[in-house]
Amino acid sequence: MADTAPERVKLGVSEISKTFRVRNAPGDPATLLPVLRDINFDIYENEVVSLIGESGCGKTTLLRIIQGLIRHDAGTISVDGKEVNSPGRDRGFVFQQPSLLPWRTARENVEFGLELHGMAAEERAARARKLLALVGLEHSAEQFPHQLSGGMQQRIGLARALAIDPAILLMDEPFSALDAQTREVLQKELLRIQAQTRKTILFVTHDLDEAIYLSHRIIVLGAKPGRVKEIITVPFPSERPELPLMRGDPAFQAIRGRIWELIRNTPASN
Ligand SMILES: Nc1ncnc2c1ncn2[C@@H]1O[C@H](COP(=O)(O)OP(=O)(O)OP(=O)(O)O)[C@@H](O)[C@H]1O
Repeated sequence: MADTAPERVKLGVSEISKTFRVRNAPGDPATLLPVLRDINFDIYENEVVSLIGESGCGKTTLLRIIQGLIRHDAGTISVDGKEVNSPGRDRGFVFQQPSLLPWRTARENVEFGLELHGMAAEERAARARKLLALVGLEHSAEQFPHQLSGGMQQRIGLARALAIDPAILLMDEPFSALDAQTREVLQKELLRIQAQTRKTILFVTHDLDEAIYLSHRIIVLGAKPGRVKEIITVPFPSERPELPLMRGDPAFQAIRGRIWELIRNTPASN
């Protein structure tokens, strides 16, 4: 991660609002569910930013809007200064479940997006091998998903997202389904991979420690409807020790306390 303040805006989120129409039962009148209101923030080149907030505050909805899968009611999303309204290869996505194609090897899964974009077979195989090496799976390229652990599958999901060389990586709780040990290993790996690739990352998590450990800044969302409560700058250098060591740092505990306080005190405002 960059130690100096990054400057170029990669992702712009401006005045985003979203209301869903919901029905409790078939035939019931639709009611309006305001989910996001006036969301504003910028993410800079080479920055890792976490989005945190209580369950149901609209984190996934916001990520899907940025991805172009859900249409927002108001506001704009821009990548590298250009407004975007539909999915594009400038945004890569890593999900909670990697959803790999079971009949394809690790390498073929990584190649999938490149195939869709018409890259020649030899070139995409070379790119996939390079990315599998980056995520520490160079020796598993020809194995199938069922032969790999959950952590290894998630590494493939990350390599697949990086394959299209997106401007922004959107990660939706990518480590939450993993056991605690694997999760800590992958968090450290993500820091290493981000330092190598210098990717800009927006990372959704429920885990306060994970958010602090991985991020330059943390956006805390309030709920009902989701809105930005505070954006917290994380004051640690890029080279970070292991998370268990950082937990003892008073600065770490102070940020943790502040986020917790913000999440706990979320009165409904609509
Ligand atoms: N397609 C939809 N139609 C109607 N309501 C929806 C839809 N998608 C999400 N919602 C509602 O919007 C709100 C926000 O959901 P969202 O999944 O974005 O929250 P979240 O913060 O990601 O939650 P979690 O942390 O539990 O994953 C919830 O009340 C949810 O029920």
